[in-house]
Parts: sequence; structure tokens; C-alpha cells
Amino acid sequence: MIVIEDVMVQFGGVRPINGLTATLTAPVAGLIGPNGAGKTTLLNVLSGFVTPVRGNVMLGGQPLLAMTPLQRVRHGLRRSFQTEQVVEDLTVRGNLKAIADHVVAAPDRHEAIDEALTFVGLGALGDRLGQSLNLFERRLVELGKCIIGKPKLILLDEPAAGLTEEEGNTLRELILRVPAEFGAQVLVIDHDVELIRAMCKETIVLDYGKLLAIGPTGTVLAHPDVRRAYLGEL
Ligand SMILES: Nc1ncnc2c1ncn2[C@@H]1O[C@H](COP(=O)(O)OP(=O)(O)OP(=O)(O)O)[C@@H](O)[C@H]1O
Repeated sequence: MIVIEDVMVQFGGVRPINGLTATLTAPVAGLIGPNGAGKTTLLNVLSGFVTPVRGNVMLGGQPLLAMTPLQRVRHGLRRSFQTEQVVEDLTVRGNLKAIADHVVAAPDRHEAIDEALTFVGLGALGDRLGQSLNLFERRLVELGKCIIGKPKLILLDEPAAGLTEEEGNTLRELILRVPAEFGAQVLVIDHDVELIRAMCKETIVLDYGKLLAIGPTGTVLAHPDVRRAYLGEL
């Protein structure tokens, strides 16, 4: 469960997050909003790259904001980025080891990496270099990195962007299995409303840094303010 209390982020005169209070409990939750709504900034607050001027964030009952990004990773926070972060001159296994080294005890690392590779279907590609991977394989490596070492919360920024429909569906099915199989909550940012509808039981909508709506995804997407602000309806 993520609890966000009165969070404000200020960059000069801009407030990309402006007094946001919200609690997300669904195993797979969605985060949507128009361009510039503050979605990426909220992910940056959760992962520790942006420090709010005020507010509080709790993950699994523990306050996050006092932790460094690495402490948050050790506390169970994982993140994938819009542009995937696969290291080109490491193998697939090496990419997973880079995170396992921080979050899994040495004797258990090999098994944790094998488990993640098998889950994402890259068992046969463990020795391939990052630079030889296509976009879908890179997304799978990213997801593999996210599930290593008892994650509590996985933040996915547009996980299916640029993938074919079939690849997107495969990734979606894997993401939906994560809460039950790895015990982590997943928060997905995406502009694809149908993807959010298909994946997320609960959705939060931001608009200019403020909460526009939160609740069951179907209810939220039918909300007149959301349809106006986000879906462009009058
Ligand atoms: N480092 C920064 N300095 C100044 N302004 C920033 C900074 N980062 C973000 N902003 C501004 O904060 C606002 C929210 O940006 P953010 O990237 O969080 O929105 P977003 O909802 O993720 O948008 P998109 O869907 O386009 O990725 C925008 O007006 C943006 O220009």
C-alpha cells in the first residue's frame, strides 16, 4: 500500500505536484493524466530522485522520504524507466546481477536471477549482451530486474510503449502475475487508457499536480472531469 500525504514539489515557480493526498491499495494500480500532469514527478518522488518541499510518503507502513534511492531499493522499491536502462555491454544475467548484488544475499543470488529469467521468459538468453537485445527483450530484462529481491512496490513507466500488440499483451500478462507471485504492488503509468483499464483495478488521475480522481478504474474513467481533462471530451 502506498500512502501519499499532502505532497508538494516545487521547481522555481512550477508546482508539478501540488498538495497531493492519495492512498493506493490495488495489487496493480494505474497512474494517468495529461502531459505535464506530474506523473513522472510523482514517480521521481517515490523513487527518491525528487525531494518534495513538504508531505509524507509511506510504503509498507514505513516513511520513504528520509531514505536515499538505494535505501528505497533495499526497502523493496523498483522502477522501470520510459527509456529502458539495460546496460549494453553486460549480459542479460549481468544486468540482473547488478541489482541482485544490492538486494539478495550472496548465496541466494544465482537462484534469484534464474527465477527472474525464467519468469520473464529469458532463460535461454542469459548470456546475450544487452546491446544485442530488441526492445521487447529489453523490457523483459527491465521487468526481471524489478522482481528480484522481494520487491514491495514496482513502478512501471509506459511499459508497453513501442511494443507490438502481441508483445504488449505478453508483458501485460506477466505484470498481472507479479503481485501474487512476488508479493509486490505494481503502479503503472501509461497514456494508453485501454491498457490501464485492462490491467488496473484502481486508478489515480493527476491534473496539473492535483488529484483529479481516484478509485476503481471503470468509475474513474467514466468520471466527467476525467473525460473532459484527459480524454478531451467536452
Ligand atoms: N526538473 C524540473 N524543473 C522544472 N520543471 C519541471 C522539472 N521536471 C518537471 N517539470 C515540470 O513539471 C510539470 C510536470 O512534469 P511531469 O514530467 O511530471 O509530467 P508528466 O505527467 O509525467 O508528463 P508526460 O505525460 O508528458 O510525461 C511540467 O510542467 C514540467 O515541465
